[in-house]
Amino acid sequence: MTENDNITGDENEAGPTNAGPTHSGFVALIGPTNAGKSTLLNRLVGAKVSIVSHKVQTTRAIVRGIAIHNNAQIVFMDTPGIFKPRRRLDRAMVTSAWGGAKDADLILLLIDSERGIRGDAEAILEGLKEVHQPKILVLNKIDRVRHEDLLKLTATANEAVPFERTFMVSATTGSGCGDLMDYLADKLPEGPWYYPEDQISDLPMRQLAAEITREKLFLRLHQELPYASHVETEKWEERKDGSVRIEQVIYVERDSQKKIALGKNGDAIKAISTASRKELSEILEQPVHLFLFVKVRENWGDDPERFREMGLEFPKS
Ligand SMILES: Nc1nc2c(ncn2[C@@H]2O[C@H](COP(=O)(O)OP(=O)(O)OP(=O)(O)O)[C@@H](O)[C@H]2O)c(=O)[nH]1
Repeated sequence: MTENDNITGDENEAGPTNAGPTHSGFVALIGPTNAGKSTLLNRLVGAKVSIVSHKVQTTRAIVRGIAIHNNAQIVFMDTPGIFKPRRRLDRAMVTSAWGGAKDADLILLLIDSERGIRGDAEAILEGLKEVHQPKILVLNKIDRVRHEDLLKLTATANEAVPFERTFMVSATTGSGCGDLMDYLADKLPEGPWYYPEDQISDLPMRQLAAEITREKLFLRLHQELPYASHVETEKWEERKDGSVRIEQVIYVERDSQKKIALGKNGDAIKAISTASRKELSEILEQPVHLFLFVKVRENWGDDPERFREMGLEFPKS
């Protein structure tokens, strides 16, 4: 696999399963941050295409994950969580999420059932009134709540916006996900598939590699640092011995953050690098030599070039 290849997987190696017409289409996953959109996407695609962490705002740009179910190719768009934006990057993420919704054939609103409908979830329901595609409500994390609470949530959400259907799922256990896939496969319009059968994401490998390191950074470091950082893959060199040398830069905003990213005696960066290298070797199925560099770039959050790298539009103000 090379740096510009898209991710393929065994999950999608089968073609259409019967002689009937094929279906295909785009399904946007929207919801508040931390609702479990990336976890659900990975579950439905059957492989890791979007990074997950318990911290909010992990997903920054739209990640497409492609699943084949029955005779349908379902292209999921995992959008950044929708929340009240403060920084320029926040605004770009929220704009990108709504843009993704407007480009889709179907919209899945994912709600964290444990958290319920308040704050950002209420604002999204309000925003959905302006969106005209068919909408489906997905109550996630049902492994954490009582059935009667789910019925109350269903009623509240449907009072605000008429949903075509409501599904109750756990992205973690997979409960309810099969029914959701059956429904989507049937509901998407008839038409040819958009992507080759074995493709499971449209994210180039060098970008996924940066995302994997960013996930390890999120998991390892606390407080504000993950939000003030950004990872880019700078070099990708296939070596004759079958291994690959990858160089990545972690951009932070201040010197003090660089110290945190490096950790005492370089402990933090070593742990991040080891975890990322391990996962990349598994995905690429080849040995990986990973080199991480931490650079201070004060205003990366206002630099149009960084936004382009992330696949986000640069908001003018
Ligand atoms: N118990 C439980 N936890 C879940 C479930 N789905 C997701 N989670 C957890 O919820 C947290 C957030 O999951 P993500 O998939 O990163 O959420 P997200 O909506 O993509 O978040 P953003 O990137 O902030 O928009 C993680 O700690 C997940 O492990 C579920 O069905 N049950």
